[in-house]
Amino acid sequence: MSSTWEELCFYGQLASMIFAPKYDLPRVPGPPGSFALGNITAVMRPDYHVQMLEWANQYGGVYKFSLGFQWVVVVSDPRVAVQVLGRGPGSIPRKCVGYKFFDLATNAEGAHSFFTTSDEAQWAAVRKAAAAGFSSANVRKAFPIALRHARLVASSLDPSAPPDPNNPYTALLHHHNHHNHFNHHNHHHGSQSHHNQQGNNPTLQQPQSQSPQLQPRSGTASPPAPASTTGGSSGGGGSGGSGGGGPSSASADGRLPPNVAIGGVFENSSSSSSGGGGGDATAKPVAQLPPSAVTAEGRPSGRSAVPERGLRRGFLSRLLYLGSPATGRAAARNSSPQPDSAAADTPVGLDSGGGAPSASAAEPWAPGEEDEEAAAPPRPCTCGNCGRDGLRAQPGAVAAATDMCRATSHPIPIGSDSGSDDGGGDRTDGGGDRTDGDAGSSDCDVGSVSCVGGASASGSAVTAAATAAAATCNGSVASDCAAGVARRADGISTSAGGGGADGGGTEGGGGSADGGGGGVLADIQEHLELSMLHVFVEALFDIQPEDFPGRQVAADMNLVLEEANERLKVPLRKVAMALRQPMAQARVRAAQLRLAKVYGNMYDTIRSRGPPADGLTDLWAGLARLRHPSSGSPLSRSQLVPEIGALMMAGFDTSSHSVAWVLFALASWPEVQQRVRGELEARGLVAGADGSPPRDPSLDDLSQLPYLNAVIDETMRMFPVAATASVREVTQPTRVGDYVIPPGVIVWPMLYALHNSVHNWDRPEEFRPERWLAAGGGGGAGGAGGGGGSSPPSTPRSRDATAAVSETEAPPGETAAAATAASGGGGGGAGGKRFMPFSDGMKSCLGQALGLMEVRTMLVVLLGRYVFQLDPSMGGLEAVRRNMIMSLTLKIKGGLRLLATPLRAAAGATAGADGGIGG
Ligand code: HEM
Repeated sequence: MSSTWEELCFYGQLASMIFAPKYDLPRVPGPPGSFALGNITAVMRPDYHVQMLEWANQYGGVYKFSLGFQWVVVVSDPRVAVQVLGRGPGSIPRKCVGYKFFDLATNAEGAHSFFTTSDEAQWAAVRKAAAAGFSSANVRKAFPIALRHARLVASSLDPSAPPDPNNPYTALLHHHNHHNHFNHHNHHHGSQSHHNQQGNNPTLQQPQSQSPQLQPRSGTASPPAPASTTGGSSGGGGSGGSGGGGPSSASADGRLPPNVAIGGVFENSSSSSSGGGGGDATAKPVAQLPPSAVTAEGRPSGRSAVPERGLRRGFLSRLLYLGSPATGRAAARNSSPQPDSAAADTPVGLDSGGGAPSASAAEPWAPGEEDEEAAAPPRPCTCGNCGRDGLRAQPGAVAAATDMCRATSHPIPIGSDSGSDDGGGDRTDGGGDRTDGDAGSSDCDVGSVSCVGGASASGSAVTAAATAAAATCNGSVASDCAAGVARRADGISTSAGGGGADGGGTEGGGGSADGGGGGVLADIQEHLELSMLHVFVEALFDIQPEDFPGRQVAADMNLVLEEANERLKVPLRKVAMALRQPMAQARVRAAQLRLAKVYGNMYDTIRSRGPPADGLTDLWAGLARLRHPSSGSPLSRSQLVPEIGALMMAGFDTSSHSVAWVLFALASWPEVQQRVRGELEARGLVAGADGSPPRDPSLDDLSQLPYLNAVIDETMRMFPVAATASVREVTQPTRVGDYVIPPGVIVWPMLYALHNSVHNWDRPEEFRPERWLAAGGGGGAGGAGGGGGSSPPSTPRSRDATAAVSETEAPPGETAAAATAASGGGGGGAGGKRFMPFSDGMKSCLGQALGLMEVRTMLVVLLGRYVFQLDPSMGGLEAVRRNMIMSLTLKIKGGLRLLATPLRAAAGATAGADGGIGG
């Protein structure tokens, strides 16, 4: 017996020696760190994702770094990432370790939402309840809403449109105009701005600025003409044109001044750049990021161009990133409430009563919590004016809601239960009725004739002027070309020749043409945040934008997320801020409380509607039906409010910044923009030079735009908004690639590194939408530079516009090089899923079909009406790249200032160019 026992012990020990986990953490490669601090200082940069990418390139697809005593294993090897995010062996539950800071943005008490909880039952219940809200049918229902808001955004950018008090985005623009008008004029009439000087600084130049004619001209508002499709190669230079878009003419005719800065950046924004535009016949079809802005030591180079926070501060301050959270645009907006905000944007008073979040929300999903709201029956609004099904005011807000209702016919202002609405009147879609321009059907039939003048305007510029243009073309092609209004026949498909994307002549346009109309300089990021927020609350919660304090919510969300992001890097930051910067700390707290109040009011609205009708699958209905998984009782306020906050956070920040990045890319690489516009034009989705609007896109159109979708994919690859999502924490010994990792280690599948690592992609630093088109395809849709015309992509990646993307595999246009590239320490090839902007596995994005639809709709509407250029004050592509910040999503610090020039003005500019000396 005793020998048997000894034998058992022996074999037991042997087994434990064999099977005991052997941790491989020491073997995992990674950057050296300093004692105690590890690599904390290296990740203090606001763009720490760039640092992580550099390490990925250097150390491979699985590497480690340390945040003091916390080890982090970063994964950018596709095979390993899929494993970690998936369900099978090697998957790691999404624990809330890194996420808990984002609870700051979803409720005031730090309670976990399903997005951040490690309670799988909570996650499963909410995900299931919400999932139906994102069905194809609901995406279809949301489309007209997205379209209406896209049109509102578009009309808000039109300098010739009269201010529309019902357009929330016009209000956004006008607010800033008031502030900047005077400066604008002063500055505009100055001779040379520092932008020109800035443009001479090679470290700040955009790629296209190497050709002076490609410099945006915010002062004269002469953008590149829309896509040339007739193969002009020389471009119309010239300094002619009488500057129809100039401020004096604008003010003379009572129009909005063009080029008016948004966001208090005027001093940097309104210079005139000299030089007319010859076309850039040699523009590279492949746009390339300049070599890394980071030195070999991992330090950003040339960062002086960007306001650097912390460099001159002490070490501790820098470590804790004690720059005020109010330094960012978000905070600027937050700390200076908009005086002319529409009533809908009334900031939520902290003490306005009603709707206050429950304070006992440390663990909101604890079963057995009393559901106080379930006991309070909703009372109908007494205004007698609603007439809208299911809208009822809460008891405490009936009077206010009634007032509101009388004024606006929408009873419950979400942002304020004080009822301080000043009456916005009925909502209009701002777009006005209009007939769909059937421009595409009346295309001129002479477009196959090349325009020898080189400065031909594209079809997109003049398509809607079909009749006139056709008559002109039919009469005299040559003279039309000289006048800059020659048009092509049929957009993409019939142009002859090879696939140059950069229509040579289209960058021309040296001067503004009479009547050009000019453009508007806008912080487009701000417009997009607000519009996506509106789409979100209207489509998913049936809450009208005028009842919702969108601007305040967007500003508060930005502020809080930025702070959350800093605390994620340094958990001690809250303490440090309280000591060093109590006011900043107070601002964050105030923003949190305001957000909590808004979410609380949304909850009240949902509850006040009573039980949702059978068969209703809207998101709000799903949430209203939600029951606690164990008790089966309806969720209490404190349980549901954080879930609403989490959905809000996930739903608008991502899609708005995805659009912003695409517009940034298109402004940075104009030849790509032209080609997109050519594709749109072929479907009749581009405005005419006479200002006639394009037809509205249908949902089906969205999936029939292969080049635009390739551009979106390429942007999401290069600038994935959820750059650092999907952090996990290992709770048991887990194999990650070739290594067994001990519990307590954070495993971080880093989407930004996955999408940009040299181990995964062929020349990842190049912005190359063609990589998403099937091999052999990718002919220029809009341009005909040099080689002539183009053909449509041979294999359009048409996608169901209501379905989530399925193409998370390697794109077809990628070469085999990337697939065979070494993947570094993680082992395994780099094939498989190298593209997952919506993450992967069971916790991947729930709203991706909705998000993509919103992104595409906004882009189609905007690009069909405007040419976008990067404002020189942005400092060019490289400066923007350095100015990327991670604050849950990847965004541009300080906003994205773009010059939006209506296509009619762009066409006019081309005509002016032709009439000028260089034409
Ligand atoms: C283009 C826009 C979007 C992108 C790039 C995007 C990306 C992502 C990513 C990467 C994740 C995973 C996050 C993680 O694991 O930490 C995620 C999760 C999520 N997204 Fe999106 N998203 C977008 C739009 C939306 C929209 C419009 C909604 C609507 C509410 C939404 C709702 C969600 C939700 C609810 C989750 C959490 C899913 C879960 O935990 O089960 N997203 N998104």
